[in-house]
Amino acid sequence: MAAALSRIDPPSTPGLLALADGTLFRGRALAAEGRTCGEVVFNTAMTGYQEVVTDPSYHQQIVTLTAAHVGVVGVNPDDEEGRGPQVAGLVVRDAPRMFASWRGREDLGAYLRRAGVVAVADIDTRRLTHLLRERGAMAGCIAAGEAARDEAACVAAARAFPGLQGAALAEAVSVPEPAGWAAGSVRWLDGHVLEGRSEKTGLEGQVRGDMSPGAAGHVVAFDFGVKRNILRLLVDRGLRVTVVPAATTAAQALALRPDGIFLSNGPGDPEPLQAQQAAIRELVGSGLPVFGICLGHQLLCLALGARTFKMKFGHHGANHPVRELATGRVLITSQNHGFAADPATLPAELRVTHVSLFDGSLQGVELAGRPVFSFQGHPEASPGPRELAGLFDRFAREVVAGRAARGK
Ligand SMILES: NC(=O)CC[C@H](N)C(=O)O
Repeated sequence: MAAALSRIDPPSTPGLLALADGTLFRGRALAAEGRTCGEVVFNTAMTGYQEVVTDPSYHQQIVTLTAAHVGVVGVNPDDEEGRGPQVAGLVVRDAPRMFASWRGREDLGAYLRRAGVVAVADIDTRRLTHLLRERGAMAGCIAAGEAARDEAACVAAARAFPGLQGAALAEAVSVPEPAGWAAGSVRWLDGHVLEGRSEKTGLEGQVRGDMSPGAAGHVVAFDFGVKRNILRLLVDRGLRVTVVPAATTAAQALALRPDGIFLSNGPGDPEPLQAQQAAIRELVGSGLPVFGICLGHQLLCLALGARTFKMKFGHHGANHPVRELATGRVLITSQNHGFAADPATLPAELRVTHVSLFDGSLQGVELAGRPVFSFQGHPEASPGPRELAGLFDRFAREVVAGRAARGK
């Protein structure tokens, strides 16, 4: 037994995280050997490491998880949010050498190694998180195996990483061609729904999962690095979904005859994505319902004249309280962003709908009198609570209402 385990995870292989400020964290290699750079951020979610490592928004980011044990349930085919791992690297405290779950199919380290992702375990992630909180998200270099022995080269590599400010990354993680997406929420053998159902909204039987597939209307979803659970939740609401590349123009999107436009999450800085902002401006002008999440929210704000800025260390977790201004309700949300729209720059017609109770930053907007709205956090969860899933219901309702108004 011991021999087999040490073959999977040789304890002697060194791992290193070098930060651009010269701080070194030494540990052991958990996955692929080699060296990768990225922006180092921390995520405080206590569950859902597979969803985190497969979220395309983490492209070019090295993620450290504050959860102390990572890998306990292995990885499985249902919890993929992108096409395999998307993080530039993973840093954890304790990676158990065995996993246990009836859903688990593969060991996390083996899964990351197969994808060539460098990961380091046995790191003091509490110290690392404190440091990032004080100094802000920082460029870093993660190394495993021989590469981890040359610490000076790793620090130099970290310093050479240009950072995410000004980085246009959406096209690098987008689909190459338009493609239909038909899968709804995963149902386990006992009929339990893994994700998807929100609070009761009065929509049951109208635009929910019990509606025949696609009957609620057709949504063109811009893939800036879309998380699969977003697409599943759209399908659950009776929407037919066509995922389109990040470079799609408004004319190309409208040629698909959509009843609604979805703007996805994604990596990097929203500001340089000028073509996307132009397309969004035109699509908003078309009168169709538009719903944006995270990067999609930031792009909608930019398209309508607001500015965005880089946050100190961003929001990455699954327990962030947000106030819904219309009702005063506090909702616990999933978050993953390092940029934010500046509320002081919003045009008058873009109204604030949600505000972070951690730091007062902008969390949601809607365009006055129009079926256009967006959210900075992650109503699709994965991982995290589903208290904002009603936004998907709202979008589906707008799509259905828009079709009725157009006599479709
Ligand atoms: N999850 C996302 O869409 C992130 C958006 C953007 N890349 C940010 O970091 O703010």
